[in-house]
Amino acid sequence: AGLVAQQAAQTGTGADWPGVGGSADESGYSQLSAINTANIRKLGLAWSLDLEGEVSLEATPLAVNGILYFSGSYGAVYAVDGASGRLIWKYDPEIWKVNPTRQAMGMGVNRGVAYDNGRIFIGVLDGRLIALDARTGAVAWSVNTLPPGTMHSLTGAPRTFNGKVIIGNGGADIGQRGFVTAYDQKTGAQVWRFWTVPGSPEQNAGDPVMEMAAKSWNGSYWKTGTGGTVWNGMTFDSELNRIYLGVGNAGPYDPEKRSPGGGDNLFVASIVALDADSGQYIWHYQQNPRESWDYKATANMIAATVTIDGRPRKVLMQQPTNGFFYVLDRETGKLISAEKVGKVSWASHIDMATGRPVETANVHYQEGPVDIYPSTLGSHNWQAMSYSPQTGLAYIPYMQAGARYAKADKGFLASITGASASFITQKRDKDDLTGALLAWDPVAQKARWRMARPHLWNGGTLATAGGLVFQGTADGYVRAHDAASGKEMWRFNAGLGIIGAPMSYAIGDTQYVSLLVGWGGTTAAASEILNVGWKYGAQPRRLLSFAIGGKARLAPSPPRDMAIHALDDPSIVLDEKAVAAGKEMGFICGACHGMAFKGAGAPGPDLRESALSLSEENFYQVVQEGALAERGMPRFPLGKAQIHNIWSYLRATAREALGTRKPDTDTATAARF
Ligand SMILES: O=C(O)c1cc(C(=O)O)c2c(n1)C(=O)C(=O)c1cc(C(=O)O)[nH]c1-2
Repeated sequence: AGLVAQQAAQTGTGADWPGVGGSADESGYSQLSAINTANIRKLGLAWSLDLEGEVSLEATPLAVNGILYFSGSYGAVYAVDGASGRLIWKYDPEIWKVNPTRQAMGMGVNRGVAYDNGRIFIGVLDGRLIALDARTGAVAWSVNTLPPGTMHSLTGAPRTFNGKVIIGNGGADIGQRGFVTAYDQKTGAQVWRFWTVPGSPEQNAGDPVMEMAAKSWNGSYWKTGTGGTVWNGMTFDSELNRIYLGVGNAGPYDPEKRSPGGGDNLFVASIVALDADSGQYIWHYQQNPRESWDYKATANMIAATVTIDGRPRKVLMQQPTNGFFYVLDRETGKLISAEKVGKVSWASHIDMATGRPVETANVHYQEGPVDIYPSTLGSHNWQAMSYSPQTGLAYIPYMQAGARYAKADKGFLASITGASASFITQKRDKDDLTGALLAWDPVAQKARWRMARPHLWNGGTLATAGGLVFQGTADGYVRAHDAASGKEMWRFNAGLGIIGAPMSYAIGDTQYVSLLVGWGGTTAAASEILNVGWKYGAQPRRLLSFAIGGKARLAPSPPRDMAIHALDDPSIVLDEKAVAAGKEMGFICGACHGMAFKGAGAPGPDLRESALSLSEENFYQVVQEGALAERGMPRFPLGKAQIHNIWSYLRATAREALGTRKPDTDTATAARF
């Protein structure tokens, strides 16, 4: 083994990157220092791999013995030679064929794979958890993780520990009840399951944890919806043998519609600690009692030991969407500190005696619409923060945006969420609708430095022992900063916006930094604030790997383009009744193609620019018959009249973009979930 690999072996992780968050602590920290502040200027592209047919790339690759493993959209898994970039194998779970009715869930995204004992584990949108042979990509086993009849999705990366593999799911926004399940790595047999919110009284009976949680819910919540899905953050604590769950928001959003008259609604928007072997509850900390804003504790949670008041403390750190940075004692779950990292208006502070937030007036929009920061997207979403034990700082991909929240009943979307949440698109201060890379001191609970990012929705971060922080940004660059000062020391034009976090690995003496380039996410519905000008299909999706002295060249990508190249057939006579009816249903398309068909470049194309959609017949074949299902466009079994309405609305929005039709100023349907 080379010097770098030996060094790495001494410090535990290093040459390998065994999980999406690096080591089990989810710190996103690499022990490697061959790439450092002294030689970063010589960092260059070692190799790249174009990923044909991919859209949103959210995963952080794993590295095991020089081989990179990662997921693409729709649960495809790749194994790539870390030295050369050669594709070794690719596995496609073929959701469109196996479970076509579930293809529409979760917008095709996937946040990565897990590794252990020669196997790669992938969670698939339709609820399958699949074990693959790491050498060949052959299926070892496949289990359905969802009970029959639910509407969950599955987009998160599994985690491995103690011979087990654990996975959660998504769907809180449509009221699905959250849970996680641990399976035996060898056989796929279920070891334990933990529900994050109570079910019906019959289901809770005899389960003391669910009986306790049920006391914090009112009404027939098991019928109206609960939420609390674990769709992203899970951390295995190898010191204490625990699993920490980052539990999602409630659904419906309006608390009066799911738990009338009050109740904290455990364990929504909470961190829950479980015994890793039995799945037994140990403690919980709820960040948002009676959650009402799509706030979720789903961001990554970093287990670390830090010195507080001269004493080493075993802590768990998280910066969830609600805008506070939380430091918990991971032995007890007790709050050590919590401070605002940016613009936060829903609470004045967290009361240290009770651990509960002190909320501002009308914050549950009980007395009418109210503007609140952060928005549903949060001040920090799933894009992982990292933590460097060298600097003692956490590196957060921060976002600043607010939303107007109100009770709502009308329209299909509001009938599910019980509320509307529309982004505040007017800048109220210079940082609104922008991002930042924030270096946060978790002990002092304050920012040490802040690098402004012009756009929201940047990638997660990597911190290294070389004194560097790496991040890919919405504007299409991979950037390296001095971890201590924040100074940008290097950047590379990747030709497309980046949302996935970088990682680092070593082969022999060579250290690499690698990441996926694939603008997207479940973000199209927020296209009014997240459109950066990338076009679906125009810029290649890629895996890039960098090393000192790397000399590879990247074929240039078409540049960003904010113009809308809408197409129209002037001979089409629009039926205005159909246009109005289509608008009511347009949210179905909006989740991927953008609300009011204003695309964000991913995960679906801007249909106003689609030549195929000029023809109602072609549109029908795609929507109703699934003509493009294999390429990721799910089949929607709607009637001919409904499809006619949606198509008419699409044609109207194209004409609005061309200026040949009066713009529609009624944005009531512009809600996001
Ligand atoms: O409530 C849920 O279950 C759930 C699931 C997911 C998901 O599975 O990706 C997201 C969200 N919520 C969510 O609120 C959110 O902002 C979000 C962003 C993304 C993404 O991958 O870009 N997923 C999700």
